[in-house]
Formats: sequence, C-alpha cells, structure tokens
Amino acid sequence: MNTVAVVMGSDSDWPVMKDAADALAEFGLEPEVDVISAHRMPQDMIAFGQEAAGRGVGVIIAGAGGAAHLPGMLASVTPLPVIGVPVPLKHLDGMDSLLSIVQMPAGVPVATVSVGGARNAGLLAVRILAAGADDDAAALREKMVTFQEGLRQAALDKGARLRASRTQRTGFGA
Ligand SMILES: Nc1c(C(=O)O)ncn1[C@@H]1O[C@H](COP(=O)(O)O)[C@@H](O)[C@H]1O
Repeated sequence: MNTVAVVMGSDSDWPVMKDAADALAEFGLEPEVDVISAHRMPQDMIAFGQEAAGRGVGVIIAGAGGAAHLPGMLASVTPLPVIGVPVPLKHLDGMDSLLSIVQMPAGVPVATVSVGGARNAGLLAVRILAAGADDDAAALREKMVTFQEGLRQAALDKGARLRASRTQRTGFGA
C-alpha cells in the first residue's frame, strides 16, 4: 500500500497538522511527517515533490500558513494528489492561507480542506487510498464504512440525548 506524506511549512504548524497524522493512524496508516518550505528551502521542496511518487508515496497532505505556497508548488512538480490544509496564524484568521491554497490555476489542482481542517485532510487521504483496486484498498474501504457508521451512531445518540433532556424539562417529550 502506498504511504501518505504529511508535510508543513514549519514545525509551528504541527499542532494543526497533527490531526491529519492522528486520523491516518486511526486507519492503521503511519504517515511520513516532515517540514518542507517552498519559501525557505525551494530546491529541497522541488526534490521532495519530484521524488515522492517514486518512493511509494500515494498522497501528499501539505499544510502551511500565511502566504501558503507549499501545497500549490508541490502540486506543480508531482503527479500525486495533493491535499492542502490552510493553517490559521495570528493575523487574518487563516483567510490568507485559505485563499493562497484554494485559488489554483487550471491544470494544477490542490484539494483544499477548511481552515485548520487537517483531520479531514487525513480522512480524504484514506478515501483516496481506499479507492484502489487491490485487497489493501478494499480493507481500507471497509474501515471507512465502519467509521461512517460510527458517525451516524454518534449523531443518533446526540438526538436521543437532546430528546431525553427535553422530556425531563417538559415532561412531554416534545
Ligand atoms: N507558508 C509557508 C511556507 C511555504 O508556503 O513555502 N513556508 C513556511 N510557511 C509558513 O510560515 C508560517 C510561519 O512559520 P514560522 O513559525 O516558522 O515563522 C508557518 O505557518 C508556515 O507554514
């Protein structure tokens, strides 16, 4: 099975990006994690992007804050799917990173998640790997179906708790 690379512009992004690694771990996937910056280490960033597919990486999750060029630049040098995570910084609440990542020119796609949405980036990477045709992908797909059933059950439980609390308050259950 291909691996997932979780990269970010700085180690200061890790508190946000950790959620992607944690989501992958829930599905038994151990991502490679690294700091790669288009701005601060452009040659290394290009080399990473060009070599990732050959090393067995299947999906790249790239998070960055501010002028977040890392996801787009990686997408320009790799044929792999790139998922961009806008990391919110002190100023502008992540709008700067969101717009930097989401507004890609035609031909160079980055699948952008919400500001700080690293968990969904991890879950999307699982779905991409689970779309394969081999047995490993099928097993991952099964895990995703079980995960989704868990979401449904949690929502049902919330509804039941809400209804119960209203019943206690009114005595009528309405
Ligand atoms: N947006 C980028 C890129 C890039 O896009 O190449 N490299 C670093 N950064 C971002 O700079 C912010 C501040 O970084 P420091 O905390 O290291 O000063 C981080 O959110 C990082 O992702």
